[in-house]
This record gives sequence, structure tokens and C-alpha cells, in this order.
Amino acid sequence: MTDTMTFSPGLEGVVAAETAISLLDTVLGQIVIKGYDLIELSKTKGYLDIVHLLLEDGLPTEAEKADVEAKLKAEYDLPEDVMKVLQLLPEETHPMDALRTGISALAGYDPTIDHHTLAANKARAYKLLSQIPEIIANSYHILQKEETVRPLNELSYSANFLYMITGKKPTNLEASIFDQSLLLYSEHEMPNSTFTARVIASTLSDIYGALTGAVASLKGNLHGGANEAVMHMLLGAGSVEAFETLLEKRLQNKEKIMGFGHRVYMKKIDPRALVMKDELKALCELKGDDLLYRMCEAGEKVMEREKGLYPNLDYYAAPVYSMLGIPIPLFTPIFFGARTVGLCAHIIEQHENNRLFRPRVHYNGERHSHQSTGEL
Ligand SMILES: CC(=O)SCCNC(=O)CCNC(=O)[C@H](O)C(C)(C)COP(=O)(O)OP(=O)(O)OC[C@H]1O[C@@H](n2cnc3c(N)ncnc32)[C@H](O)[C@@H]1OP(=O)(O)O
Ligand SMILES: O=C([O-])CC(=O)C(=O)O
Repeated sequence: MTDTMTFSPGLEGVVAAETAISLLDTVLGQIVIKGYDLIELSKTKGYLDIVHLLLEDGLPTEAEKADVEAKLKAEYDLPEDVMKVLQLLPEETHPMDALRTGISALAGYDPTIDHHTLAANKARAYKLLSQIPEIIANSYHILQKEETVRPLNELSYSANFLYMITGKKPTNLEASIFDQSLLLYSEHEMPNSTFTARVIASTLSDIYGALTGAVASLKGNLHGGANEAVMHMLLGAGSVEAFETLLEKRLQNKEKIMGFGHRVYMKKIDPRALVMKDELKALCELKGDDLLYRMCEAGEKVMEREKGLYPNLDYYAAPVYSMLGIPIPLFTPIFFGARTVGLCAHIIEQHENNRLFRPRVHYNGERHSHQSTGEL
């Protein structure tokens, strides 16, 4: 590193890429996706609208949306040998690790894997969006020694994703809440997983490798893994009072509370969390059980009072997924399934306008040579 280089641990505040995909506008409080605010879109649009917005140009007409759905359905059915690979995994395997393996295995079925043209990458994005939900749902069924569940053509994309997980056809309300969660998770500028994917793609490596790396990144508790950790906390506490006490104790021990805080939003609320909070309320009313809602609200108050911190999307997505009957180990894989479209858009953009990522270091180790060869 020379004197003219700046060092920001964790790349905080560093601009790492130029993009036309998305921006977190913390001044206006917007998540801008290709010009539109994601929160506004969540009021009237669905996940497939966002798929079109991210992979094609603009919001789709009804006919274009139907076309997106048809393209996805045409790619259903994972190669049988990928299912066999998943069957070889030990039953202790976390579904995120199974997902990483499944995506990696798909690479071998792409005869033109090294062609990074826009058309080829887009076609792969649709195939991956179609097959990743199947890997998520069925790797879990395989690990649980349950029957696998194949996609049903009569269901919508999101309803089918949920159906393959639970084995039950969702009601319209359940399918629509799940769809909205996918929309909210679809794209979020430059989180660690997107950065990882772009770094990998910048060597002109392929989309499967970039996504495989992104799964590993998203698994961590400081990122996507937080939604599972939130649910374990809520279930472990079991009541409003016990949850408040648990949070207070953890804060006294200087522990991080999963589902709170954010590198970009910092001390502001993640606007996506508010949308999921409303959906949690609706589900609680429908099921006649508002315990999780009351616990989450009480937790919010503790965190605001003690740390001035607010929830991120994972905090409210977790109880929503639980009330939809989704097993906890699938919460983070679902986040990844939803984010696949955003990641693919970033990988495509990187390939279209590439510059290799290769930063420098602030070296704080020893130097043993007395000879100076000058600045590198
Ligand atoms: C959808 C998503 O992926 S959103 C992210 C999901 N991840 C989580 O929910 C994990 C919990 N949250 C966190 O660990 C953090 O807030 C992160 C990793 C998301 C962001 O962290 P950073 O930008 O690195 O902030 P950093 O960890 O430096 O925190 C700044 C201050 O806030 C505190 N803080 C931040 N988040 C939390 C938290 N969740 N619980 C308790 N304290 C927290 C830190 O202890 C630190 O306090 P200090 O200045 O007194 O030392
Ligand atoms: O933006 C981030 O750092 C993490 C996040 O909220 C997301 O990926 O949805």
C-alpha cells in the first residue's frame, strides 16, 4: 500500500463497482432497483415482475410476465444425477452446504460453460432460478429421508417453491406472502454475497462458480444466516418476558443480537422489515395466534431502548417463514433462492463490463530484508 491508498477495514464506505442494477438510497429511504423503489413495488408487484426488471428491460406487461413464468417452467426438472449427488451427502449436512454442492454440480451439465455472452448468461439465469428451488426443497427432503417433491406445472413459481418445501399446496394468502418475501429478498445492492459473486465473475469464471461462492458468503450469521438464528432465539425464549430477558442478558454479555443492525442502514430501520412485519401480523390474525408478533415487537423495543438499533429483514422474515410451516434450516436457502436473480444480474453486468478485482493490503507483518527495491 502506498501513502495515496486508503484502507477501510471491511471495505466500509468503499465504492467497489459501478452498477445500473440497484442502490440503497439512505437519504430518500429507498431501495432503488433499476429506477424503481422496491418497497413501492412490493405494494402492487410480485417476484416475477422483479425477475423481469432485473434480467430484461423494465417492468413487464402481463404477457411478458407470463413469458417469464413459461421460461422458468420449461427449465423445471433437475438432472437426475444432481439428485444422486445430493443423496450422497451425510444427513448432518446443512441445507446451505447441500445447496452449494447442488449448484456446483450443475456446472458439469453446461456444455458451453465458458461462453459468457449476454444471451448465454441470461438463459443460465432462468435455468438456475428454476432449478435452485428444487435443489433447496429436495436436498432437505433427502437429508430428512423424506419423499422428494417435484414441481407442479399448475402452480405459480412462488407457490410451487413453497409447495415443494412443505409438500402442501399453499393457500392464496400463503403463496402471496411467500412471494412478497422473495421480492423483498431479491436484490440489495452490494452485500457480501453479491461482492463475492462479482469478485469471482471478474476472473471470467462462470456463473455457477460465482453463485457457489455467494452461497458460502450468504450462509454466515452476519449475513443470511441471521434469519435462522433469529428463529432459534424466538423459539428458545418461548414467551414475551423470556425473550426480553434473553436479549437483555445477551446485550450485557456484549453479544450481537441476530436480526438487528445493518452496515448501510446503521441506526435506521431496514424498510423491508416493516413490510414483513405487516405480513407477520396478517398471518398471526389468520392463524389466531399472535405470540410471535408480540415477542418480535417487544424485542424491537428492547433493542431500541438499549442500543438504538432497529430490525433488518431477517428479523421479520424468520417468524413469517415459521408461520408458513417452513423448517428453520431452509430459511437461509430460501433467502438465497430469492437472491439468485439479483446475483445473476450482477454476474451478467460484471461479465459485460469487466475489470478484475485485485485490491492491495495494509501489511502489518515483519520485513527481514534490508534491501529496498523501491515502491511496487
Ligand atoms: C438481510 C441481511 O443479511 S441483514 C444482516 C443480517 N445480520 C444480522 O442480523 C447479524 C446481526 N447484526 C450485525 O452483526 C451487524 O449489525 C452487521 C454485521 C449486520 C453490520 O455490522 P457492522 O456494520 O460491521 O457494524 P458493527 O458490528 O461494527 O456495529 C457497530 C456498533 O453497533 C453494535 N451492533 C451492531 N449490530 C448489533 C447487533 N445486532 N446486536 C448488538 N449490537 C450491535 C456493535 O456492537 C457496535 O457497537 P460499538 O460501537 O459499541 O462497538
Ligand atoms: O445489504 C446487506 O449487507 C445485507 C442485506 O440486507 C441483504 O443482502 O439483503
